[in-house]
Amino acid sequence: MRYLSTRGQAAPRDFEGVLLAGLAEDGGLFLPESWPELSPAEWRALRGLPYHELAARLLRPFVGDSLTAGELGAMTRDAYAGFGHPAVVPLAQLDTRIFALELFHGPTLAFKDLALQLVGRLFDHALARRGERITVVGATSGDTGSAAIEACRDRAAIDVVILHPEGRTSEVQRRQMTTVPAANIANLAIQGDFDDCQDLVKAMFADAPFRAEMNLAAVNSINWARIAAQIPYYAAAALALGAPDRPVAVSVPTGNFGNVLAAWAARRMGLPIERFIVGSNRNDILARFLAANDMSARPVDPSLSPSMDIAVSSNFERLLFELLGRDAAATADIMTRFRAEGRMPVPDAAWRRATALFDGFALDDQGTLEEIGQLYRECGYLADPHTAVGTAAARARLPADPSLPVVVAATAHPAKFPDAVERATGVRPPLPPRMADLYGREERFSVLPRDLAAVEGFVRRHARRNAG
Ligand SMILES: Cc1ncc(COP(=O)(O)O)c(C=O)c1O
Ligand SMILES: N[C@@H](CCOP(=O)(O)O)C(=O)O
Repeated sequence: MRYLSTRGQAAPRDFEGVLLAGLAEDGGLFLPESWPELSPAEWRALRGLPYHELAARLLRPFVGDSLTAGELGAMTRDAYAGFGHPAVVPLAQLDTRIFALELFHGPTLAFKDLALQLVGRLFDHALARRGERITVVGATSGDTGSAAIEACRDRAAIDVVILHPEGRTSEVQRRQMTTVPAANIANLAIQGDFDDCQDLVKAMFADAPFRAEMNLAAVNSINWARIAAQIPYYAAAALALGAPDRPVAVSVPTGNFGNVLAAWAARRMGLPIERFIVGSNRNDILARFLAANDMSARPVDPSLSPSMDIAVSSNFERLLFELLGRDAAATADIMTRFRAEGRMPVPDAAWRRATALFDGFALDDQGTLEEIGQLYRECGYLADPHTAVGTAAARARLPADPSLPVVVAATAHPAKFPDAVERATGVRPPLPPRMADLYGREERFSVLPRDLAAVEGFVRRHARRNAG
């Protein structure tokens, strides 16, 4: 399997090349040259497999020759062995048609663990084989950071610097990142918002000498391996609900568009997902796009679902490339204009193709609190604010076909956002016992302005200290 950049100017490469490159050199994102497809019989044969086996089977075509089937199978087994639920990604039924796909049973209590526990192991394998070391730079609005840190801590060949927006994550999220006593991990609180952090990360990748000097790698969903490893849980849910003989819809609380893109990739592989509901908080660029082809960036507004406080969704570029019939020149042109003008000129035909499958819904903080409260009162279910955006979106945009179940991505554990959950329900969800002392642990992080030279200097010093 080879991978191409959405902007057409970077050299194609194999899975391992894409894993280590992260962002393509032309600023684009990698996608497989062609989509592997399973027949209905092949999907049926996957029903009932343990999650780690399902993941290995579905990832096999993406990985190609970079790993043997045995290596991949051992890696997925190991990656999910420590999850806190035997099903790894259990489904909870919330009403006759709406199901929560719980993606928060991993070590850091958010869906990022499903991909990053595997990506950490993929890094180890590739680096040992090549005898290389990498510097991971990542931007987080709260959850990617701790999942990446947990996946890469204490590795001799990996240094990690995670940028989070100062004061804009929940306290639990911040402490999960800043209290890890591993020499290869560093945290930066950037005086800005998540988009500033993401821009700084992309700017480091665009600085070719720095990128080469540091051998930069990515843990954000700009890295194709992240998206690939998020596909199997949609398959697990759909198969459990009767796919491929019964289609489903998904509702995904969305920020950087990586998670819903993984669901769309599952559809490209032949899984019958008929509708994609994109939930946003008041940072509603995607809802505005889907309602009226208005993809215009606005300043980020802090909300009760901080992980989705994102103005520009990186992975939309991957969908755009597909909507444009894989026209890389057109994709590059539109992305350049978006960067310069703050408004993405998506051709009407491409927008119509998007709306044929995707629906958007935005919910403000008051609506989020009401949804958390209602879920608790009516189903006894404690949802975190991001999941609540997803369930509210599922209800508001419930597909007309009454036989279609809706799978809501339950993306974080409620204990990561105890203040909002307590406000809505009166119940303060406790952290798991292994994290019970989180508030007593010492924090380590530096604060920097959103200044590329300052951030690159910090990354260089961190990497040199660990290498030497
Ligand atoms: C808890 C939670 N929900 C939803 C999202 C949005 O997911 P995505 O960025 O893949 O759209 C994030 C951040 O990625 C998150 O951490
Ligand atoms: N919500 C994310 C933001 C980064 O998204 P990613 O999927 O591109 O890593 C977070 O929690 O950090």
